[in-house]
Amino acid sequence: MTDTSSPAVQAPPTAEERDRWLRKAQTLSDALPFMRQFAGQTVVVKYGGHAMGDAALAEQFASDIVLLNQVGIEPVVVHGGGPQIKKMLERLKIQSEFIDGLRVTDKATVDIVEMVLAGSINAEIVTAINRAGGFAVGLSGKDGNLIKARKLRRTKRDPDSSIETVLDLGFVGEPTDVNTHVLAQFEQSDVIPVIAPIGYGEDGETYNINADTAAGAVASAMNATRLLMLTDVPGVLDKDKNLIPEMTVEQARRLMNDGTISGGMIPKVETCLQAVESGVEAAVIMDGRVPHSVLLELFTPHGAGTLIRLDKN
Ligand SMILES: Nc1ncnc2c1ncn2[C@@H]1O[C@H](COP(=O)(O)OP(=O)(O)O)[C@@H](O)[C@H]1O
Ligand SMILES: CC(=O)N[C@@H](CCC(=O)OP(=O)(O)O)C(=O)O
Repeated sequence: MTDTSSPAVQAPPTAEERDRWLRKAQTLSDALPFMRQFAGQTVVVKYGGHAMGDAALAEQFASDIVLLNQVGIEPVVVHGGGPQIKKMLERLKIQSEFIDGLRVTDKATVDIVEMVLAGSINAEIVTAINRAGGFAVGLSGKDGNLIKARKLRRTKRDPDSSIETVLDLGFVGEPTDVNTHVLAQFEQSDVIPVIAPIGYGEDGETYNINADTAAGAVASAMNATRLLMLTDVPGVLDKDKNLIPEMTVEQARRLMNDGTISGGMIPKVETCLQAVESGVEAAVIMDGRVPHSVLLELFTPHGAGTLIRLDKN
């Protein structure tokens, strides 16, 4: 049947609107070489608890992850949730202390950590990605034997006596094996894995793994092209608090030795170093609170944050 209704009368675009659309089209076109560079490659994105705070940003993050998948990249999300765990432990009046940036985790704490990470936060991220048009699947490191872990052994040396003491962090785990077979099922598909940093032990223990460490282990095992660490600072800052856009493994070691890199940044940088030393092309520490930071990093020539690679060539 012929459509006899009159066509909707549309006002022609103003010069300003046309300019805006042209700029958008140009941005897309400029991104093409980067999309081609990363197509078919695995990009592991560590989504830190501090980077998750804001609802609008969380929506943008989810839609950026869907976009990566849409242009043929294989995104794998590994998330944290430190601030959210803190809140729940406070509500339950369970004390928690940190040693070297790691939460000392007794049995009661590991149950809460698992509930918060593999339960609520994981489901929130999966829902956000699916609402943005993707197909996310939530996994804990226990699913499909994804992350095997053992008790982390930490020692502390007394600077005066040089005596070394073993620190007991309880159920804090270090990954010993990542089952790539499980993640390989999602490659070349539209399914996006979202992983909570919980490990399983040989004897059925549950381990609390620092999310940076878990993301690094996944990136290395998957031979990822990029490991993106989303945090709440612009990247690694120098002594004058200026952002260091790029550094080699050697430079990073120097900055850790001279104290420029300290606190929570140490395990983050160490994870990046381990990742690039085990074959990940580059790792980036960047501000997850900047809108579309993942797209800026991957699809623009200037990137975002601090890029760490083996050497500058
Ligand atoms: N050189 C440095 N550049 C940037 N941040 C640094 C540096 N040295 C120490 N930091 C600290 O590291 C923190 C990031 O680590 P952390 O709080 O553990 O992040 P997340 O919770 O996202 O894993 C920053 O907020 C900052 O206080
Ligand atoms: C052992 C250890 O410290 N585990 C972390 C796991 C969550 C995490 O790392 O979250 P962020 O990335 O948001 O900091 C914790 O219990 O807080």
